[in-house]
Amino acid sequence: MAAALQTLGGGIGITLHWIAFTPTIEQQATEEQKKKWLKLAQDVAIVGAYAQTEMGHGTFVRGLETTATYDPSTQEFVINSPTLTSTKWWPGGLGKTANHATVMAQLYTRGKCYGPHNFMVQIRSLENHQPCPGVTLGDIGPKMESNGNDNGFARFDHVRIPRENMLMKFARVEADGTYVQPPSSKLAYSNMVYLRGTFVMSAAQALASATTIAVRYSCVRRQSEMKPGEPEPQILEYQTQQYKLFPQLAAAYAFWFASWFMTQQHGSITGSMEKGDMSGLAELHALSAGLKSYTTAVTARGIDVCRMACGGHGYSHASGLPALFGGAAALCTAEGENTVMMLQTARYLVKCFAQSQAGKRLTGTVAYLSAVQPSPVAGNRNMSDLGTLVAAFQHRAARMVRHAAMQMQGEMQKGKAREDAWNSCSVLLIKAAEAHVHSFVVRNFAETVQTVEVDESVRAVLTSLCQLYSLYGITEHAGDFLKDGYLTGRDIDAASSHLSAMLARVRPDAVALVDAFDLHDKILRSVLGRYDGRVYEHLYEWAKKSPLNKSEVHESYYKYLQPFLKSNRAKL
Ligand SMILES: CCCCCCCCCCC/C=C/C(=O)SCCNC(=O)CCNC(=O)[C@H](O)C(C)(C)COP(=O)(O)OP(=O)(O)OC[C@H]1O[C@@H](n2cnc3c(N)ncnc32)[C@H](O)[C@@H]1OP(=O)(O)O
Ligand SMILES: Cc1cc2nc3c(=O)[nH]c(=O)nc-3n(C[C@H](O)[C@H](O)[C@H](O)COP(=O)(O)OP(=O)(O)OC[C@H]3O[C@@H](n4cnc5c(N)ncnc54)[C@H](O)[C@@H]3O)c2cc1C
Repeated sequence: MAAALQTLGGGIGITLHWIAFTPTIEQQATEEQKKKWLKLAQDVAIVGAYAQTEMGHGTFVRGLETTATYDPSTQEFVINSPTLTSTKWWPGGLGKTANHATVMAQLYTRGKCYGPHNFMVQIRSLENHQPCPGVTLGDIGPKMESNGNDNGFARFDHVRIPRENMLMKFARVEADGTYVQPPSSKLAYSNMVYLRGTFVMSAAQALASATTIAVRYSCVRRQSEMKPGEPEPQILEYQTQQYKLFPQLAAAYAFWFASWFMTQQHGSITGSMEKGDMSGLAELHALSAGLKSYTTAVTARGIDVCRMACGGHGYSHASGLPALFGGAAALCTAEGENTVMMLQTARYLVKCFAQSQAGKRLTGTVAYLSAVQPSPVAGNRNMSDLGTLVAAFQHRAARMVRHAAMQMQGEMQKGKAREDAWNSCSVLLIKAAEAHVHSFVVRNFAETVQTVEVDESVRAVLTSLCQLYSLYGITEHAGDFLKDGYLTGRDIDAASSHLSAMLARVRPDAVALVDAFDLHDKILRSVLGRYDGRVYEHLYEWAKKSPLNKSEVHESYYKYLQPFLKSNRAKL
């Protein structure tokens, strides 16, 4: 799916049909509803959009204004957009491509509102693609990237749909209008949890693409003299270039492994939920929200680092990097804005911390919160040992979660309402949640490399990469590790010198490490990142195809420049 997203350059009109509309049917429809719609969707006999966000509300789903009011006399729901701000806004494919949409709307039955639920709504005729009666549709206009996708708007004027069009796997409305509660009110959000998980893979793939481009190009590009009179070296020989690129390369691997974990965790927890066990839902939500936020943010920054590492050519669309950046920027906002998602993870961590304080033994990805000792014992640590590095990340995260939670408690003890205390500690909370996710990614990376069985040398190079990733994280966030004396200045110095050693160690394997991502030129779509390395010939060919080069003298010359020059010359 991630590859598909990227191949399509951030999506076309049908992307959301595959990544959101069809999975929503899979996850939220009853077996009977699946029989009706799933095959149609899978065979693309209908094309769907996922219509949740409105002009006025994206983040705050409970604030959505579109209504679905049940009319028992006809056994129909009436879908309505009561205000301008209730206009559905942003859904991919909604503008021009889709003829169906799953519409998130406030469910009203027997005069009571039961919150947001999903409804299947036909929006265009299957005969002539005209909007259905009462439906107004359009495209929202050009965006930073993803312009192949018709992100759209939709308004509903009392559009009637059969009762059976409410996706009723979890919550139900009976024919007489009785509302039947789902096992958890958050199950209506399950498709978002799934999509956030897939964004982790998309982030990994985007960062893998950017590093493939930048590392390959850095072997083709030669610049300056390392020593006077010597041939110009490949720019990848410069330590600063390695310091820019290798942490991004390592992060791409780390995120790839994190996405494997996420996929496996999603499968196992949703499997348990199918059997009625909802106990894993909170952790699944916290992990997917935090990982989505962390990996997409690091990826967007990392792609820009890769762009700058390619000098001027990186700024050209020929490099493929601007498009990758635009795609990653979308991932930071879509499917839950990153700050908001990280705060969801923080919310879970604060709860877990309180449980741990009350003597509960924590399990899963938060188990370390109760295992880590608050008072550190300083000492000369072996900063090249992966176990030491993982423990340092866990200590940092546990300390920051404790600090944020205690700070909040302190504010409440001073009389602040919980919500106000939350808001005034939210920067601390975000940082703590980021540290938690970072620590998870490091641990998962370390555990994954230990399972490599193919080849001793592959395990060795991945271990170096994992060390590099961890050491880079420690040196970048040194203050967090030093704050309570868990690491000393000497440890940080040792981490820096091991990091330098790792840059040199990874250098000979750098090209193999990016080739291993196996990203075909057709997927990369980058002149700089070509597998055959023939960058300059193709850069020239690419430029020749610029629309401005279609004619030798551009029409703007006759229209503007010629008369302008003529009048200037006349003045002389
Ligand atoms: C390079 C690659 C190229 C890619 C190109 C780009 C492709 C782009 C594709 C884009 C596709 C995008 C699609 C979309 O964007 S669809 C719309 C997505 N919208 C969102 O994600 C909305 C985000 N908002 C929310 O999810 C919720 O409103 C929010 C979680 C923020 C708050 O929800 P709510 O107000 O109901 O909840 P509370 O804060 O009050 O919390 C109540 C408890 O419920 C828990 N909770 C919340 N959400 C979930 C969930 N999903 N699952 C389980 N539990 C959940 C929450 O933690 C609270 O728990 P506690 O009370 O126990 O603390
Ligand atoms: C490329 C793209 C594709 C999309 N595709 C779809 C789609 O297919 N279907 C669909 O339904 N939607 C889609 N969306 C919409 C997307 O899901 C929302 O834009 C996203 O969830 C963010 O919501 P918002 O726009 O309301 O941001 P806002 O919530 O308005 O965010 C603005 C700022 O407010 C802050 N903020 C908001 N709430 C809080 C809070 N509680 N605490 C702290 N800070 C807060 C945010 O951190 C952010 O800094 C898409 C968006 C994009 C960019």
